[in-house]
Amino acid sequence: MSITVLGGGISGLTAAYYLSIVRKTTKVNLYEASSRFGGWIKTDINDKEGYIFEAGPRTIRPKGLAGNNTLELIQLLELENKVWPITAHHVAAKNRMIYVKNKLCLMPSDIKGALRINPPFSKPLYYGAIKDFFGWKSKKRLDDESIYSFTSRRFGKEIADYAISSMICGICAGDAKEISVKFLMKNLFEKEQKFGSVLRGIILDFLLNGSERTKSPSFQPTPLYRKAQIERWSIYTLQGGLQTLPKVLENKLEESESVSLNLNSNCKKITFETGGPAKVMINGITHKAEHVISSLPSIQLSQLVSHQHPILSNELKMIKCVDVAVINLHYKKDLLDYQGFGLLVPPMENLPILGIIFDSCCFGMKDRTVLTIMCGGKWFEKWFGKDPNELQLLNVAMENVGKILNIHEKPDNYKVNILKDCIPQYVVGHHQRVERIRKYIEDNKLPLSLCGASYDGVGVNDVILSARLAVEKLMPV
Ligand SMILES: Cc1cc2nc3c(=O)[nH]c(=O)nc-3n(C[C@H](O)[C@H](O)[C@H](O)COP(=O)(O)OP(=O)(O)OC[C@H]3O[C@@H](n4cnc5c(N)ncnc54)[C@H](O)[C@@H]3O)c2cc1C
Ligand SMILES: C=CC1=C(C)c2cc3[nH]c(cc4nc(cc5[nH]c(cc1n2)c(C)c5CCC(=O)O)C(CCC(=O)O)=C4C)c(C)c3C=C
Repeated sequence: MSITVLGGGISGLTAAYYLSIVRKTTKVNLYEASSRFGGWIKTDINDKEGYIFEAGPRTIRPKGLAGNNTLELIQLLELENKVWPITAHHVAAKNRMIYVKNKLCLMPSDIKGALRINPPFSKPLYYGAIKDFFGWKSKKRLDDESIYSFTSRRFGKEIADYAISSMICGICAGDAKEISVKFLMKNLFEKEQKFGSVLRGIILDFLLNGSERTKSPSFQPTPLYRKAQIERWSIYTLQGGLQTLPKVLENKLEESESVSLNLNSNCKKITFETGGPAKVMINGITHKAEHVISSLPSIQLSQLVSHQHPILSNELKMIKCVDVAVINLHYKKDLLDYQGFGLLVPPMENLPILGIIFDSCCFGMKDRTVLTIMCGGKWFEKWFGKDPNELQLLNVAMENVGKILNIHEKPDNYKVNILKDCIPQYVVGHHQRVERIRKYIEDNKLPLSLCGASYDGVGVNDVILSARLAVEKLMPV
């Protein structure tokens, strides 16, 4: 059997890796359009000065089924010794801030914090829980709604405006008023729809069914997951930056005889023939494959199938992405007055940045300051037009670092990356759309599987799990 994997980001690489271990006789061809593997995972290492700049993701959450799966992959790749955890008592796990009305406000991180008034909130957060517990659900049963509408309805407007809107900026650089509640709170939404309140739902569900974990027999915590639980890891990265993960996968795949890795290989078209192999056009040459696993952003895949499957193509095209500018700054001195993971700016503040990450604080660099400023997302064009230059973005970053963190010095090194269409927006109706896409593929018996950030979650954990599930469905273990 020969399988083509399209895309060499983390999900494409993991799909090829799982294929290579599930059935060694399967010939796997992976095609990546750019000149490097890793996709949005990209680390710039400054060996001389001993620091790194991350252009994309920097941390992974060691939680749940998907978190367990990534830790299992890390074990398979023998990368346990490279894991760099941030534990729950680390200042970067406890201190997460939002910037509201020209002030930095610490978000509550424990029960005690939820019991007192924390600016910018006018009431303690537990008021939100009371509102939900005694509140009634909307009379009409909803299929979906925005995460802003849901949290504002259940927990109050302040929670939606400050906590949830910022969180959505820090996960998909999007507008909480457009993003589906199912993106982050599918479970809570379903509990509310079933029991009339989130809290009542959690309590009743627990009394009736026990904890979530015991309900899922497929959840087998790996030794590294247990270690993460015992040591209370909040998040983790890898030594050498997150790019260590795709790099090690690339090395493993290069050693495998059944896998062929191809860079600078842009797929332009896929043609499916009834009962026959798929024809995949790469750099003008047609290659045959019995099955295609696409890890491409859906908008890219949509172009490849448009000539033959316009309905599928239109659905894929509707999953839009936004652009993010990432500006890394390095200073040779410790200039931070605040300790923590960083800060997020709620959209209602109407500032040109989405947030700042305090990398030097997260990763224990005491004698220097490394910051990452992220801008744009849903509001990219509003602030920067269609084609901003790097200097314009650098200036915006430095101005806001001055205003918010009172750092007015010039950095001794910086990097600006403009990430075009880098993060999909799971707007209201996304989950139904993905169901329709999968049904179309099944009904038309297309030898095509989907994985990657466009469908079932945008985090590194989610896309790695999506690759595993795509492979397991194709080759049951
Ligand atoms: C700024 C930013 C910060 C983030 N922070 C975090 C974080 O802290 N934690 C976390 O868990 N997640 C984070 N994420 C999300 C995470 O990085 C991504 O969702 C994940 O890397 C996506 O991986 P992927 O393989 O699905 O897609 P991609 O990385 O997009 O890979 C797809 C690959 O396909 C290639 N390709 C495209 N078209 C073609 C074609 N026609 N032919 C061949 N190849 C093609 C592309 O070049 C690319 O290499 C962040 C994302 C961004 C943008
Ligand atoms: C504090 C500042 C943060 C900024 C600015 C930020 C920007 C940003 N993040 C993403 C995408 C993801 N981030 C994820 C996790 C994550 N992000 C932050 C903070 C900032 N992000 C934290 C503290 C965390 C850890 C989350 C936790 O619960 O502990 C993830 C993964 C989410 C998951 O489900 O695991 C993604 C995806 C983008 C696109 C972005 C750009 C503005």
